[in-house]
Amino acid sequence: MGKRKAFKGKRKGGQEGGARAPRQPSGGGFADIVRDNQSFVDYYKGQNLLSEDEFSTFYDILKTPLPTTFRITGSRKSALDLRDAMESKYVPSLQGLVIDDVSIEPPKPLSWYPNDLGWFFKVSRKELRKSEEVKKFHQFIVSETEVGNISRQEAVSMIPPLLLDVRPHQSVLDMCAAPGSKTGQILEAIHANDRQNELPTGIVIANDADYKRAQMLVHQTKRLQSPCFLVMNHNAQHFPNIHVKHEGSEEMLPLKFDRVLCDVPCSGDGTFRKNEAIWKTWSVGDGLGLHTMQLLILLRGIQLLKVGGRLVYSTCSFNPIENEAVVAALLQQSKGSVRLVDVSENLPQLKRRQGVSHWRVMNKEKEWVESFESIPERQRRRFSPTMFPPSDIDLYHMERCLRIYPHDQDTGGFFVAVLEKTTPMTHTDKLSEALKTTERIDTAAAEQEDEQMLKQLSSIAPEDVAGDVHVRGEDTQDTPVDSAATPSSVSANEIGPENDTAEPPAKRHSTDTSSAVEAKRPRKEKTPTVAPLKEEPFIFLKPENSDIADFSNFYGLDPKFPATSFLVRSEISKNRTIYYVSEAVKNVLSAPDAHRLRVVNTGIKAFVRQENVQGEGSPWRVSSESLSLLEPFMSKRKIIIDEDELRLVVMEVFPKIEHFKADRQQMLNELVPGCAIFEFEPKPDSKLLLRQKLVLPVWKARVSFNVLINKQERKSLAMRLFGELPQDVPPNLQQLTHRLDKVQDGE
Ligand SMILES: C[S@@+](CC[C@H](N)C(=O)[O-])C[C@H]1O[C@@H](n2cnc3c(N)ncnc32)[C@H](O)[C@@H]1O
Repeated sequence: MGKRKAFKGKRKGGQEGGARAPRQPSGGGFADIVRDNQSFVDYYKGQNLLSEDEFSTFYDILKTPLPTTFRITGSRKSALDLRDAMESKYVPSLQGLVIDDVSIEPPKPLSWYPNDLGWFFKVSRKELRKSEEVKKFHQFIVSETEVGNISRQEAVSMIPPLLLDVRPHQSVLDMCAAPGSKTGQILEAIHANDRQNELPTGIVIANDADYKRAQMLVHQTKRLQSPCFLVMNHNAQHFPNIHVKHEGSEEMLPLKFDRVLCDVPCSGDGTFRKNEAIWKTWSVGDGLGLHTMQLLILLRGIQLLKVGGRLVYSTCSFNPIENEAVVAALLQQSKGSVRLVDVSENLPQLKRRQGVSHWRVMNKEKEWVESFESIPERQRRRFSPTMFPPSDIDLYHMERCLRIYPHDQDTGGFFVAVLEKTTPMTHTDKLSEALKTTERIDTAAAEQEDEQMLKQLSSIAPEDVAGDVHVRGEDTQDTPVDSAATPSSVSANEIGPENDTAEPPAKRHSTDTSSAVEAKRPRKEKTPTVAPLKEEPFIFLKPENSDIADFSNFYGLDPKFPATSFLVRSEISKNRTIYYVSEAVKNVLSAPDAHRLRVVNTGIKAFVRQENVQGEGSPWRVSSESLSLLEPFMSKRKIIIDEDELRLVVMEVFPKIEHFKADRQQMLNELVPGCAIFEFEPKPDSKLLLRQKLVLPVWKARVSFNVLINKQERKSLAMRLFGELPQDVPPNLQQLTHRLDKVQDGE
């Protein structure tokens, strides 16, 4: 697992539920930079989004640092266990704490986040150093963050996935997903009702145009261990059609999604409190330069949405050009097939303002432009008519959009629109609908017509506003978009779904470049290509494969478990690691157009081969990544242990068999050396903060065991269950715990 970002305390600046008088921060990690930008003030005052008085409250709070917020992540049961540990152990220890005459507010759940899984904590570094209790809590948060049970995430960034309303077993596309905190929430929703002996059927595709950032998605979601997850690397506005079989038909039709998230690249002026650099760089050109790309991404998202499906469009910008203008243009294009959903009853504790129906466009010379028609012909290429409020805007219920202002509940700024496709809008929608009747439509022609729709839109895009566009790369960690990180292979410029014919672009526009990063530095035309990704291939094993037979026999794997979904990633180091993917992911990887897909990662490690396993043992170690999924289907090599033995296994290094209960010793001695599974079921009266069955992979040697979880996970488990740190692995044995083939009782 990749190392996660450390949890750091931030300085004070208000509290959830209402803004305090802002203070100019000094030190404490909030660098001294000039927090003022006259262009920003002129632009937003001129937009009349807030009254004069309110504007100064809004502007003042933007100058203060953001409180720390985090989310308890992971499977539903383990997240609730961790929440309970926090509420019963740590929060009480921080009650009534006073440091240097200032009372410290204990961490508390965000009032609007369901099941108290979103949290808010305000403590400065100085306070952290001065209090043992705060330090202890901090250590707990750090270790849980390292193993991925806690994820630092800005409060406002948690909103879009909640309003996306993902249900288990749905198909979801997250179009601009990296670094992936929202993807994490989506995956949790997909697995919310997972039951033993049932394989999950949903699918989540997380996509990002930046290859390196797409890889961040793999780390961010690793903890969730989902076989339903694919990471892809495409320009969202060109996201390819994937042809799969649809229910009730043998025809291969483009995959459509129940849910689509378009958390688009934006100017990020809602993140002033966190990304201080924006104070210096913000300019009116930012929103203008991004508008068309945002609209193209949204339109492609709507094309890929099922009829009856839901799409959430979001930005962390206050700018109507990036927000309402994009949504209104889409609604106009949709000719009544798409509507804004009224979510005013959802998340009732969340303070939000309505979207606006009136806004203005300012040019780079800081003059207000009344209408597209009023722009002299020679300057029009800098603008798009879609930047202006359409004449029929009152039809669209723009008030249903959500504007989140920082001074309402001490957060960053955000914009969210929830859209629903109510009737077929695109030609490919009509294809799917035709399946329900005897009508037949030409698939290729329908797809071309959808492409045409995107091309038409891009042809009205402005040409040269993007020269100095500043793009918000992401909104959950502090790493800026690294322009050098965009691989040259991410270079598809053609408008419409990607294809492998090098078709010339309809027209070269600086704003519809292949990624936001490129929007910063528009380049001359280049040949559009969809370069293949240098990733290892995905090779499905045949069900009769001898390795599958070996581990199936060793662990007593239920024949109902789909042996067709095991795959390997390399033909050279063949079958060193065997992965597992869900049926829905397998359908995507087996699609006729799979060769065009830039799949960065998919599948969970199921079995890993250990060398030098002798005798009757199997070389196949079950991976902790897939253990909770596979275990219910296994009938052999499972040993139930009690609470004392769990303590022994978690706290000690290489616990000896002779230290287990007498009746267990015989069972353990009879077990053929190799991988096995310890199971612990908490009793109803157990004092342990554990609701669910715990399954641990172990390696059985001659006279002892070794738990096959990494150091951080062992530490987090020990702290959570027993409130103590586990025994350290002695330096001379550290290597051994990683080299199972050499482990002989730690000798
Ligand atoms: C606002 S961030 C997404 C944050 C993410 N949803 C999360 O919650 O962690 C926007 C992302 O869009 C990516 N991006 C920029 N241009 C893109 C494009 N044309 N298609 C797809 N992704 C793009 C950027 O690399 C960046 O990671």
